[in-house]
Amino acid sequence: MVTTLQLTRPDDWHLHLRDGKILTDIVPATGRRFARAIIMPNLRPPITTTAQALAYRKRILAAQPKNLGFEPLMTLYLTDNTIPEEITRARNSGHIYAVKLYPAGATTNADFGVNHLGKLYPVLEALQQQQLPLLVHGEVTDPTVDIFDRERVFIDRHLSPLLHDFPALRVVLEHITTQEAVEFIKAGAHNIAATITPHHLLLNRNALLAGGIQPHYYCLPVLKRETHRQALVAAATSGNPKFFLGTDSAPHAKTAKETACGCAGIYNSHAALELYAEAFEEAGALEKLEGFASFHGPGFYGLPRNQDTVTLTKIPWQVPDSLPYGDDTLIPLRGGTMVAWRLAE
Ligand SMILES: NC(=O)N[C@@H](CC(=O)O)C(=O)O
Ligand SMILES: [Zn+2]
Ligand SMILES: [Zn+2]
Repeated sequence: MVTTLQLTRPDDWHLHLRDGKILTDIVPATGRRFARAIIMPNLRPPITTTAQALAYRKRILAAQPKNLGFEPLMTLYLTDNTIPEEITRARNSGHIYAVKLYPAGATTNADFGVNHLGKLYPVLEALQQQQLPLLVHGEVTDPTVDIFDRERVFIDRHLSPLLHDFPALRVVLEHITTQEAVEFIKAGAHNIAATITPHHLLLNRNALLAGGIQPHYYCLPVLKRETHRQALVAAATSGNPKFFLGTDSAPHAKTAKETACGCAGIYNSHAALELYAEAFEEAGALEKLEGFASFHGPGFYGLPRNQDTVTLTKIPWQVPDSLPYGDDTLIPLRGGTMVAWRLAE
């Protein structure tokens, strides 16, 4: 039995850090595990300009303990008003690695997102030309579409036509949750990839809905049925470089989750790599973890692999019931229960 795992240091290709004084509560957990992370721009107000992204980057850097060396890779939030010149500015800044598409209203802080993708074709043209990846929250917002079908319908209605019109656009379908998404990515060209979260590898919708409603398991896209989870595990552990690690760690205060209308988002940065190791071990594929966590993402983004390593040991530890979050608290994934793998400090 494998009890120690040494991996090239991984990166997190989908992360929410929020802003303000809570940054010092949130950034260190990621920095201890990951060298770099793609920082999602869905703040209030959203990060829509290069200037805003560069200022946000400085606030993140200032929130990490000395010598951690964590590097935030910034993104811009697409709106109906984004102009192609902003894409050029972003590319030239040297610190912006992608642009994020939120269909308006699809998820947390997506109200400023895109209403008419058709009107953004000049911007998409610029992205394609400059080979700046488009990161996609792939769910339709059509209220007549069942929430469990919103990813599948988005692929058919929006993503397929988009890739038809922009065949060389680099696209990451973020936090995929369905067998259909897995099939779509596998069938696509080399410029199409997907991130997969630890919670979608470990949990199905029973965690959210069976035996009482469990708001800390509520995220978007919502957890799906077991067959979809199995398809995600198969994709993540397949060695296919189109699938890579993106935690979608998305902290919300306990009070914003435990309420009549709870926010979408699961916080997992405190144990992210350890939880992926559990999922890969359960699938009998620990030897595939390093590719998924440390090689495929840099390969897609055209960045070098990290030089140093991290070590996980099979020593169970108990996740705290809650964590500090500014003046509030945060309920971490697995709070109060055990995680099988431990990060060696
Ligand atoms: N995943 C989520 O449920 N929530 C994310 C937004 C997102 O990634 O869709 C958040 O910012 O809280
Ligand atoms: Zn999303
Ligand atoms: Zn996210």
